[in-house]
Amino acid sequence: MKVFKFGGASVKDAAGVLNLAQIVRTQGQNAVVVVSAMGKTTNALEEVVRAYAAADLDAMHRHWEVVKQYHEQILADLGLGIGVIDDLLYDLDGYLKTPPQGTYNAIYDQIVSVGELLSTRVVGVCLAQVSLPVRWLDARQLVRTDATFREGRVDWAETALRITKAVTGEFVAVTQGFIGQTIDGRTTTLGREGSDYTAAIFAYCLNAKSVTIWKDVPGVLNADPKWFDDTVLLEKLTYQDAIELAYYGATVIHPKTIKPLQNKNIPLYVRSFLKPDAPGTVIGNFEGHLTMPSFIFKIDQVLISLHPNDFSFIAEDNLSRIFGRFAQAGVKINLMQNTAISFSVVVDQNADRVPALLEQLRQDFRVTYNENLELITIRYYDQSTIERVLIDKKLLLEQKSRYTVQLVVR
Ligand SMILES: Nc1ncnc2c1ncn2[C@@H]1O[C@H](COP(=O)(O)OP(=O)(O)O)[C@@H](O)[C@H]1O
Ligand SMILES: N[C@@H](CC(=O)OP(=O)(O)O)C(=O)O
Repeated sequence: MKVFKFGGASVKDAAGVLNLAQIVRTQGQNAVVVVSAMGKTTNALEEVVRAYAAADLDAMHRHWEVVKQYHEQILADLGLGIGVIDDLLYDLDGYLKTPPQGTYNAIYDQIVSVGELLSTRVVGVCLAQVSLPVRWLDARQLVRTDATFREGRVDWAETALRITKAVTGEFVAVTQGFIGQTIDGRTTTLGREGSDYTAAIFAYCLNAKSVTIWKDVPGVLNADPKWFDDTVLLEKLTYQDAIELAYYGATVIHPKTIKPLQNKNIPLYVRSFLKPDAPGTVIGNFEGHLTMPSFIFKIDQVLISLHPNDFSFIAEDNLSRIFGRFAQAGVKINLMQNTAISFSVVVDQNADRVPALLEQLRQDFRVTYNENLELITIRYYDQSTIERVLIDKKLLLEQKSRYTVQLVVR
């Protein structure tokens, strides 16, 4: 049993869907095929959520119409009719007619999850057209989570029971990445870019032989080719190095993906859907570690510095209050550093969450912050690589450990 995962970039148009079908036909007989929403659908649905929650009906209809037309066009290009998805469109139309109920995050998951339902319907039909025995599985019935909307925590025991029951026999299973459901039947999502994690959940539960995530890059490179020239393919990576790169923000793999695979020693392949015969990267249980420096580059960073109002030291009681506020706001910390009387953190800019968090923090601290910064992480650094990335940059904060340096720059 193999698990394949195809992200939004791989199914962004009709040609992408046909390419996926070809890869599964030639390399993925009996695979579980986990698919994300097509192209940038999740971003578009986030706009629908924003408008719906703000009761801005014009904007809501406009954004939802874009999503509908995009899928209808792909279906038309594939020679398929709207019948493949019309019940899903009808259901969301109905939901959007009712007034918002529940928290913003709960609403978010009910709407945004539709992206993966749509994409897998289209993919399911195309796999059947290349004569594969296909079964469309609803991941909401299989991946059980708690009610932490937008970051559902998996109930592994229940999920394993459901997945092993559903995936038996000789067929290609097509299912949605990124989505799950609570015990009382409310849809949840697993965090942005969470479809890689879904692939790992299925692989773990099924004791799969391997997981392959099909990407628009040749494999894991020593830097994101969007930002760096002359990148090098990393043919072999240890689980540990892969976890570290993903944790620091190498968006090629979702950080939660590796641990379940490592626990069962399941290899993870990262391969190119543009060159499906190339070997790509294999991540597994290997000796040694990377030798060349790897770079991770994050833009839109905010450096927040907190100073206790009463000039007290930054100590355990302050820190627990600070971490509590961040956890409550759902803001992840990319880097932190403290002095005796100040505590600095770097986070992703997020218009939904950061302003509300700053408001909260101002109740207890004097808060200063800088926006529009970059966070550069170099794993297995040396002084010359640091100097090279700092050319023409102003360094605001630096943190070094034995293998990793993080630089906050403008
Ligand atoms: N170290 C890296 N190696 C390869 N790609 C990387 C790396 N870091 C970031 N990326 C980016 O990850 C992208 C693929 O991930 P993503 O766009 O999320 O794909 P998908 O939608 O298929 O999940 C690549 O196009 C590349 O820009
Ligand atoms: N569609 C979701 C989940 C996901 O993993 O997507 P992708 O595989 O395209 O990164 C998102 O965009 O967050």
